[in-house]
Amino acid sequence: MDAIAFSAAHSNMKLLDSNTLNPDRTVSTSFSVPKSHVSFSCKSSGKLQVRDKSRTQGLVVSCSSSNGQGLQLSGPVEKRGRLGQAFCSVGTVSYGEFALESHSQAVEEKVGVLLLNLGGPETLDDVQPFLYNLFADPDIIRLPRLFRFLQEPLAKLISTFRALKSKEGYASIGGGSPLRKITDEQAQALKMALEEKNISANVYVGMRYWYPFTEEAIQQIKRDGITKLVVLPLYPQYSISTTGSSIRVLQKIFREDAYLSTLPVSIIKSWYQREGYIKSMADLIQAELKNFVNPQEVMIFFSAHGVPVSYVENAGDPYKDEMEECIYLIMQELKARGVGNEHTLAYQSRVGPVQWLKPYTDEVLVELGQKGIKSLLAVPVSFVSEHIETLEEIDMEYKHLALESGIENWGRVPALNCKSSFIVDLADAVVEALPSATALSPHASSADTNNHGSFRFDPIRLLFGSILAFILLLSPKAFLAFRNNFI
Ligand SMILES: C=CC1=C(C)c2cc3[nH]c(cc4nc(cc5[nH]c(cc1n2)c(C)c5CCC(=O)O)C(CCC(=O)O)=C4C)c(C)c3C=C
Ligand SMILES: [Fe+2]
Repeated sequence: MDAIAFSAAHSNMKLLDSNTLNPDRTVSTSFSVPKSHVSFSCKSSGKLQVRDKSRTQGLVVSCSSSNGQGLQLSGPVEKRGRLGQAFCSVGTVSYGEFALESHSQAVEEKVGVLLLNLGGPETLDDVQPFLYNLFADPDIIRLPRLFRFLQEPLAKLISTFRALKSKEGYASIGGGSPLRKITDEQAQALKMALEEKNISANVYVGMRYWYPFTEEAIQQIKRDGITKLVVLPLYPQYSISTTGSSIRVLQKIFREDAYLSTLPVSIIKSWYQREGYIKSMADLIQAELKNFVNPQEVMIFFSAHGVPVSYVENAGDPYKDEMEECIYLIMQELKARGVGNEHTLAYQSRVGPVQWLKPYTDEVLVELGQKGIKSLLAVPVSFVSEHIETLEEIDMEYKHLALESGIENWGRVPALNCKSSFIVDLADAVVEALPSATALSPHASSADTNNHGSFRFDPIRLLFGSILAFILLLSPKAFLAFRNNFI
């Protein structure tokens, strides 16, 4: 944002008192230092609109003050197609009831960035309760409305079974998930990258299924008196089961809270198409290809976390489309750099008895080995930190399977973690999102199309559900299906 260009374009401001609709009073003003927002103090209550008289840049800022304590004035400024914000400095101006005077940052803007992530168990004892939280999420196990009462007992059962297998996985990567540590480091790095861009922001981490929970992060945001919030899910592609689920939690909390319901918020729903992200992924792939003896013969194998097919086909989850477009963009970037390797995309980590997005990673690895592919570079693509599915599933299980299937040379691209070009791009995404922050309206629901009601604790339904779930599981056929699919 360039201050000097602004001052010329917006040197004429017209103040309109919307109560009296007298538009004739013009106040000369100039925009400078486009650092934060325009702020005034106002001795009276009422509504005020400030318009750019010249309209050359489409500036419309509006404000209101109901208590006469202070009048905060802010609004988006279109400039060269990008949204920016302006800081307005004027002398004291009297206008009708209002006495306006400029105050440098009289109402201090406090920017917050909330990073949303999945969360992971930090110890082996956390595994079952973490899994319980995950399976109790109606965006993860989507039951028909009639069977919603089974959600919690089912979550208890599935988490107990699944924990047997998951604990082994977490034990093999050091006894817990590295997700909290890496996400905290990303938050710190993002804060610093924003400071480099002259934006002082508090960066918070809100996990969906483990500590620090999203709810805790939001309480901290309230305590800190944040006045503008950017929500940045650490999932490049949108899925109902990830970003959608976290946004649903946010919306519920924001709806029920007087302060939060008026807090300007900007949600970045997905960002897989950002140039900085695509280039950072291409950098990592290019660097890793160099470790092979014959880099050009290596098959680039994108492995994405799967979702059940019904999410895409019945609930309209854009995840598959976004994933495919993401891979296309990364490959285009590599081609532009002269890297023309073969590539393929498959989906990993399926859980439970339903159909998941195909092709499945494990099946494709075997097929590629049988077809005579000798060198393969695995690229985890749905997540930006190392986690159990990169460190255990890809590095151990899939590598073993690939080598067994005839693939001789195996490599794996590291997760982005705190790669600086990636963090700088996230900071740019935050800067770009700031001007469009608006209060979350109660009806502005996320793109998830499932309309689950909130689960109220009801001991009778819970008991009935548990009995039904146990009966189901006690039938030998159901038990076998269950064991085969979750363990
Ligand atoms: C974009 C990424 C992810 C999608 C989409 C996703 C959907 C999804 N996941 C499960 C079930 C489980 N996921 C588990 C762990 C896990 N999932 C993701 C990412 C996505 N999940 C990550 C990064 C992690 C690892 C967290 C960590 O501890 O490092 C687990 C637990 C691990 C295990 O037992 O395998 C389960 C279970 C479903 C059902 C689903 C979509 C419906
Ligand atoms: Fe998952």
